[in-house]
Amino acid sequence: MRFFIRDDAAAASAHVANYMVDRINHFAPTPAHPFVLGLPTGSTPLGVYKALVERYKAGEVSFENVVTFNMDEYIGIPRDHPESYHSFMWKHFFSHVNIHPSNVHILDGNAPNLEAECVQYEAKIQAAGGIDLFLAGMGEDGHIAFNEPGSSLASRTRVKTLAYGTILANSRFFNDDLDKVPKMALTVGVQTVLEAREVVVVALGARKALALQRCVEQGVNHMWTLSALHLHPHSMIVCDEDATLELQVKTVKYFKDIEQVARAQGFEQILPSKFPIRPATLPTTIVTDEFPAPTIHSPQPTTSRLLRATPATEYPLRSRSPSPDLIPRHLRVTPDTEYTQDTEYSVISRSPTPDFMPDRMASRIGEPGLLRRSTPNPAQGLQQHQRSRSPLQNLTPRTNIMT
Ligand SMILES: N[C@@H]1[C@@H](O)[C@H](O)[C@@H](COP(=O)(O)O)O[C@@H]1O
Repeated sequence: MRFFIRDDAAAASAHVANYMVDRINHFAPTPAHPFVLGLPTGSTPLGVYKALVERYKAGEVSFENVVTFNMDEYIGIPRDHPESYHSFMWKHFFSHVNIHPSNVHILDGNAPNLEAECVQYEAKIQAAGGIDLFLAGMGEDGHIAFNEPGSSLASRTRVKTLAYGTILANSRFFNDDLDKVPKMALTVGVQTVLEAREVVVVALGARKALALQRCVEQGVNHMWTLSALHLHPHSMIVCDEDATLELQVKTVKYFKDIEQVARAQGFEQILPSKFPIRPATLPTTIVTDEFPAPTIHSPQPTTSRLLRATPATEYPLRSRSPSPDLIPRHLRVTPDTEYTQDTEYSVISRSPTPDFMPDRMASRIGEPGLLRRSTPNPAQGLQQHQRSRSPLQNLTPRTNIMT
């Protein structure tokens, strides 16, 4: 993770805007090969949007061939509500640059089928070629997008209930009236963000200091979901001095030193010319196996290999009626019988969702007699036990479903 500390919010925002302009220009997007940008809302990115608009007006960057996907949107407030993320984005950014409205994607928090909306959003991201650069802010509780503490690090775009702290923090946009703050939102998942080719986070002000400390100095932790960025090969955090208040002096010094050394070597951050860009010839859908072999400059995101999450709507179901052949005769039940804690689960080895299986230690233990040390030599007891097992028992693989 690269980490840049700037004196104040304006300098941090300018740093990020410069970086984004470099990345877009280096990519040289065309209509057939657009640059795909993931975008956040909140007060934090306002300075970045302002700087990007200025750079656009100065003729230094164009959004003509940029496609955008916003991170999240509230559920249940009209799209034209002044605090909807649709309104926010058009007010602060889109209306001031030359982006094509058809290239703008924001989740619809009023969609008739919210789950379908989420699944389609992921499909649209893939169809666009995946996100080249995801810009993000951070909640006071360390959330990224609306992935509140405890969110699965393998999560994808889905419906999310907001944490009380987030409702409280966002009430400042709703006249400090908690009742007016939406309690639910649609959000990209942690895994959706991790699959971007690059993630750039801005953290400003003392109220982000604790979350920043947890995310920078501590390990990957589902209670501070932005910390999942440690799993990303190209993530960057840019903060101001105030946001470093909870960091160790040693940490601040370490990252400042690294930046100085890098600058002395002739570069400040990874040079755009060295940075991997998505080849124009790639298929429109992302199939990671078809990407070129990973290199030091374009590693495969580890997470896309480690975490293969399914869309929120595709929960594999536990079979209610495993093949009777797998179940010893004395344990067989009728096909419609729901299994209870007393059922011998160890013989049902085909469940795709062991997480939801009730478990008792007793169910992991074989014959009760095995536990009784009838002999001072347990190994010998085990051999005796195995010899005494019926042929059916020997054929039936025993599965420790909760391990
Ligand atoms: N969903 C958004 C986040 O994407 C954003 O990072 C966070 C921080 O907001 P702010 O920048 O105003 O502190 O607010 C909301 O919760």
